[in-house]
Amino acid sequence: MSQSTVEKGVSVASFDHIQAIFFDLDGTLVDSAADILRAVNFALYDIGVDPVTNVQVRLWVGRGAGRLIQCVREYRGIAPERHEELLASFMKHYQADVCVDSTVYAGVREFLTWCQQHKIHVACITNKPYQPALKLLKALNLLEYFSLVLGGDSLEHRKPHPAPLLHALSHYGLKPEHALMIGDSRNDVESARAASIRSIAVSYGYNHGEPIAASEPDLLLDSLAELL
Ligand SMILES: O=C(O)COP(=O)(O)O
Ligand SMILES: [Mg+2]
Repeated sequence: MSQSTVEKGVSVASFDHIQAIFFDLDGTLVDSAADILRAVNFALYDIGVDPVTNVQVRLWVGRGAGRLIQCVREYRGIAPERHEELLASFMKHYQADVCVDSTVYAGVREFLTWCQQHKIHVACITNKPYQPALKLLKALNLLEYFSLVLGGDSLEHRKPHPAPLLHALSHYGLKPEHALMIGDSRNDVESARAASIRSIAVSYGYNHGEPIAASEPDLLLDSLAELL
């Protein structure tokens, strides 16, 4: 870790104790909005409703597929009774083409390699459902870096609840001070805080259109390459 990282608020001493890093997926590792958008719009097309835009989808991603579809429904005035049908249709379309336009953000692969070289456990803790999360990581050749993947439907609770992070801590047999959460949205920062884990936020992600600094992560970065 560089000196500038220390000055921005995370001491080298504390990084020395980091044995596991928990990564968010959408908006942190992968820019996945275009593929999510296509699946949403196919699902809308199937029921004869007008499409939504990339800008809108980027506001709605990050709280799991159910919340995404709820936002789409509310925006397009689709009755709550059609929720399950629309969600299932979105999931079908998304699973079919999870990685056509999705790309890995700059610095991500390099930082994951650095973690591997330094024998740091790496987990992916996303609110995206587990199956498409796994498929996306695989398609982008990222899956090999992760010893644990938790999706939004893997446990009873998802971020911002601390449960997935606490589950990962116990998976590795670690205390909160030995781990770090890296994400793009307030859900990531809040779940880390609730689990007493320090957080790093990236500025380039989605975060519902709000500046992530307002969530007060321990450190804010423009690229994971800054950690190298
Ligand atoms: O809401 C989603 O599907 C994605 O969520 P993530 O940012 O936790 O990966
Ligand atoms: Mg995210």
